[in-house]
Amino acid sequence: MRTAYSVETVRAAERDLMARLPEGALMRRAAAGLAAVCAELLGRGRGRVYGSRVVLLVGSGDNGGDALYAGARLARRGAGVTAVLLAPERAHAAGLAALRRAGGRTVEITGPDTGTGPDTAVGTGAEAGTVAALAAVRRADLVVDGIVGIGGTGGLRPAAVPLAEAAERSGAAVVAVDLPSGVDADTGEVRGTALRADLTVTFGTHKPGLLVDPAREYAGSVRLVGIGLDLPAEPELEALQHADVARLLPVPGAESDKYRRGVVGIAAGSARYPGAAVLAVAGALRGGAGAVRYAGPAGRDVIARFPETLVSDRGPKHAGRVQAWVVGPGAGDDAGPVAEVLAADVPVLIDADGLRLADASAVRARSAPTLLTPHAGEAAALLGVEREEVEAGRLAAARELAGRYGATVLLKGSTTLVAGPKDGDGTAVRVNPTGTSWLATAGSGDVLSGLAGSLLAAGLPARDAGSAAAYLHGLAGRRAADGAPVGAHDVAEAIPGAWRDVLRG
Ligand SMILES: NC(=O)C1=CN([C@@H]2O[C@H](COP(=O)(O)OP(=O)(O)OC[C@H]3O[C@@H](n4cnc5c(N)ncnc54)[C@H](OP(=O)(O)O)[C@@H]3O)[C@@H](O)[C@H]2O)[C@@H](O)CC1
Ligand SMILES: [K+]
Repeated sequence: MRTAYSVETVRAAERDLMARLPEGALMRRAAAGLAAVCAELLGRGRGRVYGSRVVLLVGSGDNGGDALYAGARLARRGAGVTAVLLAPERAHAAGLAALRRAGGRTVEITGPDTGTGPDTAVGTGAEAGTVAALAAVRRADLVVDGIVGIGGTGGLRPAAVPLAEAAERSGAAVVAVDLPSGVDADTGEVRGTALRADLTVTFGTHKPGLLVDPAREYAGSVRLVGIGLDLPAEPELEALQHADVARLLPVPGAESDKYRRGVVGIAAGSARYPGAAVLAVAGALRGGAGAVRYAGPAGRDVIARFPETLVSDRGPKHAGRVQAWVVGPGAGDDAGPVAEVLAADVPVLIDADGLRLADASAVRARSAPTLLTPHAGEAAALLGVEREEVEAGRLAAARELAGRYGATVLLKGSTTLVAGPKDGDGTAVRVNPTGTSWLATAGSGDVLSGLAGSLLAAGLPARDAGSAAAYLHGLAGRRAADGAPVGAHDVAEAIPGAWRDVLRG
């Protein structure tokens, strides 16, 4: 399991640890880890650290301190290190001294935009500093972003923007210290310009922003350097890995029959959209339930494709016993099945049209679990905001919806998130690590809803069912696509292979 903790929790753990360690020990640990990763990158790119050109972008806090100490280590190994000081008067003093002792040089940038205060003179000196800094970045083999870390708010300040842009355009490897500067550590939001890193070296724990888009995209690959923080049991965010999903997946025993494995009901599709029914059933058949019942107007299409389905053209209420319902994919405007399903005392997954048709108070009143699976546009409609707002603040949107509906919410998209209600089966939001943009194809969500519904019928709690389904669905999408476009039915067919991968580790 990969976990992420909020800045507040990290700060508390840091205080506890600092009280037990000698002054500066924590930063030295962080800087040693950072320097080791930088040396590894330089070794890979240039063959050695000696003679390489390293530029440190240094802000006013400890994030800059980490960069300075790491720079000192690289300088001692023969790298030419230049520290660009964005807030010269406030740069970490001991780190700066260490860098200078190791032979590193500094370039100062001063001015009202740099965080050095409104009284600082702007003039040719500031311009000369910026020009020299930009030239150093363009020639660099490695740029280390120590502008700001968990103490940051908002995007990059104006003086840092050209440097971040130059770093991105240069051929240098860009390593962010703790977080790419300009992203929000707790939410993954990017409200302004942020630095784009090839790699982020983060300390003690992942921060939520490193796992959630849009910030995640700025971080590049992420390396975690342990510094001995003692963190609480329940993280803010968790990303399941193969072994975690393997523990969740239902595997039939000798005593299993179809009812013990679970029967999932699919109330989906319409005369206009029969394909949604077929795809939801396709997902459900690969999701571990013992049987799939289909209730709706597309039974003939379903049976033609999947003869093993139990089909009924009467409403869900008369369809027979199920352990979970999936309602909504391709449902059109018929609110009847949604209301019938919500009245059933079994777990219910609501997707697509069903989200619009479901009565929020009926969802809140349910005692059995409900799993809502909107994409950003559907979530925006439910929240009464613009789609862009949901995409910019996915974590907040998922939590808000879960709170409003008293339901578990699986928010699909560039980073799929699963957030439970307050009284749900765990408070950490699950973030899916297996997503791929090849999955952004029509019908892919229908397959996911069937798959997750099947896991609900097999007895998984809503948060587990949603996150295990997203995980398998992402893996299946990757397997099916293998670098080329795929249709939703290909994804459904790749689910058993993904399942085997997970169980075999
Ligand atoms: N926690 C741990 O366990 C460990 C933490 N360690 C390290 O310490 C880092 C946290 O250090 P920190 O607390 O000094 O804050 P940091 O991020 O350097 O910001 C400093 C100042 O920047 C400013 N500022 C704000 N927004 C800004 C922006 N957008 N652009 C530019 N400037 C901005 C703002 O000051 P202002 O200018 O607003 O007065 C703020 O106070 C952490 O990320 C990790 O690297 C490791 O060494 C060891 C273990
Ligand atoms: K940073």
